[in-house]
Amino acid sequence: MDRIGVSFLDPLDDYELVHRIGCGTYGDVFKARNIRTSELAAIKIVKLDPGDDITSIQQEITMMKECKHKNIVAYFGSYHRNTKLWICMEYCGGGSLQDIYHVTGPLKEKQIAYVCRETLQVRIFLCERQLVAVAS
Ligand SMILES: Nc1ncnc2c1ncn2[C@@H]1O[C@H](COP(=O)(O)OP(=O)(O)OP(=O)(O)O)[C@@H](O)[C@H]1O
Repeated sequence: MDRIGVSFLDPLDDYELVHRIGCGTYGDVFKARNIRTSELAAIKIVKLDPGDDITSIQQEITMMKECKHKNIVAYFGSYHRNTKLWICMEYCGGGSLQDIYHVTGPLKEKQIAYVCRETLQVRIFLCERQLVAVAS
């Protein structure tokens, strides 16, 4: 964990948890607030047991750290404390496309075009990065 810049300090010195937002493959995600700056964050808390294979979670952290793009959730930092890994990132309060669909129904063609363009910008960014990695 040291290798990828994970802190061993207490995350609760930096963040207060607001409430649980959801859960994914690795654990629960909380809305949180940076105590010093008041900036909102989303924090994924992963329970680590001795002997767990942490390769894929390390890859997720490394990937987030490297991907700095306006359309990719920004990485704020990670903490490893008392068998839990806290991954802190930009909070996206607008909900998912599925959430929007449930509220407003199917997107209009112009809205779909917008989402496709923004998503493709990320795709191009990621492809370019891969090409740089291959060449160097
Ligand atoms: N940066 C974020 N801002 C706001 N909500 C988030 C953020 N990241 C995750 N969430 C919420 O937490 C839920 C779980 O996210 P998580 O990334 O753990 O899993 P997932 O992407 O849904 O699935 P998987 O773990 O299989 O990739 C999401 O469905 C979403 O509701």
